[in-house]
Amino acid sequence: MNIRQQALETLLKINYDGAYSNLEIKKTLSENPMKDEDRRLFLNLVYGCLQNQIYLDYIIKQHSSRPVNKLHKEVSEILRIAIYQLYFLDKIPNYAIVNESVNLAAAVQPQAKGFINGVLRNIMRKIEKDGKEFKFENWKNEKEALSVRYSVPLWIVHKYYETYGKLEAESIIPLLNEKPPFTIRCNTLKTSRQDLIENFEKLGVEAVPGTLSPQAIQLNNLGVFENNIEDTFLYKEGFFVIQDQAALLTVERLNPKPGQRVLDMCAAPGGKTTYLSQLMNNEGEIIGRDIFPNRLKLIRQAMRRLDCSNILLEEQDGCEFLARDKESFDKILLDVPCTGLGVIRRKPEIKYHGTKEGRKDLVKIQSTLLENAVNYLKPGGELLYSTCTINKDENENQINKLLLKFPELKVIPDKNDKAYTYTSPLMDSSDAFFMCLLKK
Ligand SMILES: C[S@@+](CC[C@H](N)C(=O)[O-])C[C@H]1O[C@@H](n2cnc3c(N)ncnc32)[C@H](O)[C@@H]1O
Repeated sequence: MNIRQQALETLLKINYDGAYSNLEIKKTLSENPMKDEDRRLFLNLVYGCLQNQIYLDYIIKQHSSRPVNKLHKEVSEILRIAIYQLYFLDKIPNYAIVNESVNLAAAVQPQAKGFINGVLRNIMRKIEKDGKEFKFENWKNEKEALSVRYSVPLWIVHKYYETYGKLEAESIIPLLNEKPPFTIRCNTLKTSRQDLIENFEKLGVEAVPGTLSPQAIQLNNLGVFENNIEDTFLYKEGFFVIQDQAALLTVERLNPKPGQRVLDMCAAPGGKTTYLSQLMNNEGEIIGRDIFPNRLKLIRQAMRRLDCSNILLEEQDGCEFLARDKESFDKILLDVPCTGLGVIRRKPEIKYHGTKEGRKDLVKIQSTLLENAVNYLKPGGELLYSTCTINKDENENQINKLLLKFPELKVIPDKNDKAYTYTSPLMDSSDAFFMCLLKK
């Protein structure tokens, strides 16, 4: 199978079978070893098409007699892959892109060859005439223009405006299609940030301290380690965890101390649980819970690799209250399942998946988890609530409801004196997280 067909198969699984891009891409790459250059093209096509899907469909709509949603799924994906290359890649000549696409159609949807050829030739002519620039000035509504150009559904554009305000939202939205930096957390149970930076430099990888967390490092130019950092001895020895800076901030905000009893209610895959353990220097007790046993296995593996010895794992639905744990924890981390609108850079399909109903259900689960967390907290204890979304219904609106129900709770403001902390790609390229610290 050639690279474009490989990309087509992967996109079909993500867009029509609900597969997660990161897992599906990993699976394809492990089952089909590729040369470096082919792997780069494959990744570029899959991520490029997902990131720009609304824009690509808008272009199809301008040049096709049939609407995109009436096209056969293979046909629309072949068109998206071709148009992505025509608009976003420079090295492949346009005629070669069209020929490759028609050949791909011949292999999977032969009756659509002529249609695909016709649409792509119309688009090529349009590019020759008008260029590839998106003309914002032709749009009356700035939110609609941003939605199409950066392929962010309009309802999500509205959420970014609501949460960050016009100026910041307009700066953040274009960044949602950028590749996030490769960020790691130094595991100080085994090494120091300075030593780790020097070790990476010996491997020829530029390592720069992150500016948001004292344990964060950004790795630039991974070079030969681009796709196999987990094979390095630095990883196998447990010197670091791959983790975004915003995730580190949540744990640092909770600030667990050695000797405390700490609960992590939604712990898998354990990035934050193991950081709790690191900050507690393995002293005290952490209970890490998750509803999915297969995901708990990931924490167990991480604990072994990182030398975290004070974590007890339990399979548990956090929506069910365990009476034996009432008011028994000093600190609780509640990093809930959420819509993930703050990590679109990593999982672009998040923009298109999900329903209103599904989002309402999530809000209910989060509320129940929050109420249980408060009841698990000792008087005087602290609860850190976090999400990787920018939807207020999952964030400050949840906290406001909780404060009405538990008037004994106090919000502890952050270092900027804000009750609610939002990170964003404008802060050292971090993910967009929400966090709020509450004291009982
Ligand atoms: C945002 S992720 C947690 C990420 C984790 N804190 C980390 O940093 O690695 C949310 C987790 O909640 C778990 N989860 C979903 N519903 C749950 C429930 N009712 N009770 C407990 N865990 C749940 C999911 O399996 C998922 O692992």
